[in-house]
Amino acid sequence: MTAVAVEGLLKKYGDHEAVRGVDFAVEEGEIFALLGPNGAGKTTTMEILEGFRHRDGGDVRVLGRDPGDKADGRRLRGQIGLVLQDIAVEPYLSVRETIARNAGYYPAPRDIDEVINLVGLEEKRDAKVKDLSGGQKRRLDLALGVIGDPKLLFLDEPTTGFDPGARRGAWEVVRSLRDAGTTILLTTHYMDEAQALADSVAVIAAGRIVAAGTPDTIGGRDSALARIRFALPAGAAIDDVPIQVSDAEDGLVTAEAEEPTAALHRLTSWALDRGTPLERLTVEQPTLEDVYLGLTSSYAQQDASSPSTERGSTPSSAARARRGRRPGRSRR
Ligand SMILES: Nc1ncnc2c1ncn2[C@@H]1O[C@H](COP(=O)(O)OP(=O)(O)OP(=O)(O)O)[C@@H](O)[C@H]1O
Repeated sequence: MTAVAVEGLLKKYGDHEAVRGVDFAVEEGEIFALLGPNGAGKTTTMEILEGFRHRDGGDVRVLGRDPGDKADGRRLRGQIGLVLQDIAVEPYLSVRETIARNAGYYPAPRDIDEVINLVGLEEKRDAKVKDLSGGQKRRLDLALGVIGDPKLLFLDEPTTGFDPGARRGAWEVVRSLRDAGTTILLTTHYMDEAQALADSVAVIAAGRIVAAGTPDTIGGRDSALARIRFALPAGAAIDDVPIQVSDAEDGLVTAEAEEPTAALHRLTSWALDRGTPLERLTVEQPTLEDVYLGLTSSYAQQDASSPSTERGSTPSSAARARRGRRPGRSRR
């Protein structure tokens, strides 16, 4: 089943077309990552799906409902969870009190202590929110996003500011939520995060989807040439190398191979026959980051702020609207 279906989505801020005919689908039970450079239209798209921003065109279905419709939007609010960039929480409440208070907003919340354990805040259960570190506060954000037992969870850059250990911990939490049946739609600027977590990714640039697929296949990544690098053995000339060389600089040779197994076999046999080891030998497929940068490099600087602003709806007023609609939440 499809949890989120977006077709031909359009959004303008004055004359500026921030989202220009975006299509994508998020299947139930998957982790879907929306990737894109600054200003690409990710937040705008997410806010439309969350019901915090109206669209100018296209069709959007979230859990079968239209978030732009008042009645549908109200019903959706109990079924979705949001983890935004910053939350407006009462600093003098404890972690447990904060989560308990938010649990009261939902018809069938999860168990409070189970959620505290899930996000790894057991040690801080009774600590005041004001005394939490940045990473611990983000864990609390996550706890508040899942306390309502949402069917669909929106995660906006979920691990920004986390230390490497905490990021791994957060990934485990996100995976365990997915494994328990929650559909997750996230944005991130970390390609290793998308690679580690996402079942599907879409890359948006200048308001359009420029590629979509799995992290391993997007942008033809799986069929891209493998890059073999090695130091030219002492006494050997480039012309002696038994595979096609594409570059040689400072004694480091680069070759690109369609069939890396066969190419490596020829190369290592040659080196062994000569009795000279291949120093600094590496074989790489392009990473998700390589593919992402290739797809988005021409758009990278198009985020120069739009000259026009949607009447009565600046980013900060949208944040205020969110805060007003869902107690205790705001965005950066
Ligand atoms: N309320 C607004 N009024 C006018 N322009 C806006 C408004 N909100 C966003 N924009 C513009 O729309 C475009 C898309 O912005 P959006 O916030 O959706 O991008 P993003 O992909 O989330 O970027 P980032 O990665 O920097 O968060 C940008 O050019 C931005 O300047």
